[in-house]
Amino acid sequence: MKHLQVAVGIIRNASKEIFLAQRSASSHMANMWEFPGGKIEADESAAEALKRELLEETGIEVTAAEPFEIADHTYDDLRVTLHFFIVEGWNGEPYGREGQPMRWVPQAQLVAAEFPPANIPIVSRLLAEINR
Ligand SMILES: Nc1nc2c([nH]c(=O)n2[C@H]2C[C@H](O)[C@@H](COP(=O)(O)OP(=O)(O)OP(=O)(O)O)O2)c(=O)[nH]1
Ligand SMILES: [Mg+2]
Repeated sequence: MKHLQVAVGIIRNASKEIFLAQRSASSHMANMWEFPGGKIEADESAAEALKRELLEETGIEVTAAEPFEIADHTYDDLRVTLHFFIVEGWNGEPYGREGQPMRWVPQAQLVAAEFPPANIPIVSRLLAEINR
């Protein structure tokens, strides 16, 4: 089975809002909301891929990112290992640079069902941490 390594950025501002983007209608996990990110290339570390993908997809230059969790998930015919980072430092203002819809959501108001199934434990952890 195909196995992807993916770098994912949980972009969080000083008001504890998180930047979400909507996946395109033609992609895997179509129309679901996601944390921006993408495939780690063979010559890259997860942190390097994160910086490249967030620049490509949201226009920001990441200046501070902390590893948050590594999550493995198998979809019908695709295995993904997602390397999640909390991103709290950047230059610029994130936007949907590839034309994708985006929105800022208070961390406490994230809804797990809006995300691909692999994200459910991550969203649960973000909700638990903000409500503690
Ligand atoms: N970016 C992102 N991908 C996720 C999340 N959750 C999740 O299961 N995935 C899966 C969907 C895809 O099968 C896989 C790879 O992500 P991607 O489609 O963003 O990869 P990419 O940006 O490199 O895509 P592309 O260049 O082929 O358009 O990770 C998430 O929160 N963010
Ligand atoms: Mg992507």
